[in-house]
Amino acid sequence: MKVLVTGGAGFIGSHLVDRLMEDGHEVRVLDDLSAGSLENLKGWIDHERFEFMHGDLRRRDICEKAVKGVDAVFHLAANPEVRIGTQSPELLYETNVLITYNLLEAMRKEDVKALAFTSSSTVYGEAKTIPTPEDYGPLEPISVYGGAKLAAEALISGYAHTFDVKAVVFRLANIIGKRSNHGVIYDFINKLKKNPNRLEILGDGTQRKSYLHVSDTVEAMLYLFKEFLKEDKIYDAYNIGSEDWITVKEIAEIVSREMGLNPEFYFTGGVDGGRGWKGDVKVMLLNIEKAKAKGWKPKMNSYQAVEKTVRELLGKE
Ligand SMILES: O=c1ccn([C@@H]2O[C@H](COP(=O)(O)OP(=O)(O)O[C@H]3O[C@H](CO)[C@H](O)[C@H](O)[C@H]3O)[C@@H](O)[C@H]2O)c(=O)[nH]1
Repeated sequence: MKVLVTGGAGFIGSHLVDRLMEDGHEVRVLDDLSAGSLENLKGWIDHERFEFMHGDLRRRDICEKAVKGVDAVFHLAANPEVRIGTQSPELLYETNVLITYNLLEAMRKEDVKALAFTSSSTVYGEAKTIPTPEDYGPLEPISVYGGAKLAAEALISGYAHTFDVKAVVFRLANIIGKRSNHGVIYDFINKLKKNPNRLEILGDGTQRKSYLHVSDTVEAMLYLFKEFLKEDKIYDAYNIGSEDWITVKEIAEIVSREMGLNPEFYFTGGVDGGRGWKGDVKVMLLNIEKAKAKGWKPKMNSYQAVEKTVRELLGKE
């Protein structure tokens, strides 16, 4: 299969590229390198089945060039920062909604008929049902980021049904692992490198979410995409996460321990009842029964994934 991976130089994207290349596919990456890096793809740059395109999906001509001749698109390009919603809603709209529209238009023109999209647990907002299944509703995101992901999902569903594109949406929990360059673990490590005696924790530390290692994530995406292609359905959505959760305070304890430190924890208190920032969902756990019924399940739980990620980011493994 010839595959386009948007955002393929980024954290999750580059791990997906690794697997696609190892499985013998032809892979084209489109990435603007705003957050991703060629370093993440260094094993593949000169490979005959690999092609890198440097470009911004906000440009329609670039999207059209990128989708030319591919059988399927994995759309991972996005700005993943929930916390910038208050300062930069337009950026989140452009880098999640507009680029998805551009990509769908390009796929329509070039007659590309299969799409996988990385959406987010944040589309559920403050769900009343925990763990939250895919058919939970009404969906009421509480961040601009979550709203943008939901808007992108909706566009994809509309295009899928109108133009016969087989499209599957993956609603991801908090994905962590090697090459991640944002998020709570990355932040804590950097804060402790600057000041080993004191760790600032945004919010009240009780934010409790499900974390999944990137290796489990990529495996789920590839497996479920393959299963989805075999089915008659034109559009589907899957939650991908682990079956337990962990608090931010517990993450702080793991990071401190792995760094051999015993810092004083300083809780900022945050906003709106202990959130790290406006729009931060305090409690998130996805129901993954649908993916499990297809034959996928995570190898690591949240605690194991956090521990492994800390070690990976510290260069210990
Ligand atoms: O210095 C920090 C950084 C983060 N946090 C807390 O740690 C939790 C996790 O924050 P991250 O920035 O790691 O992740 P988010 O939950 O905001 O979002 C992540 O997971 C989402 C899906 O669940 C989206 O996919 C999104 O792109 C991805 O960044 C939050 O509750 C936040 O308040 C702190 O307490 N201190």
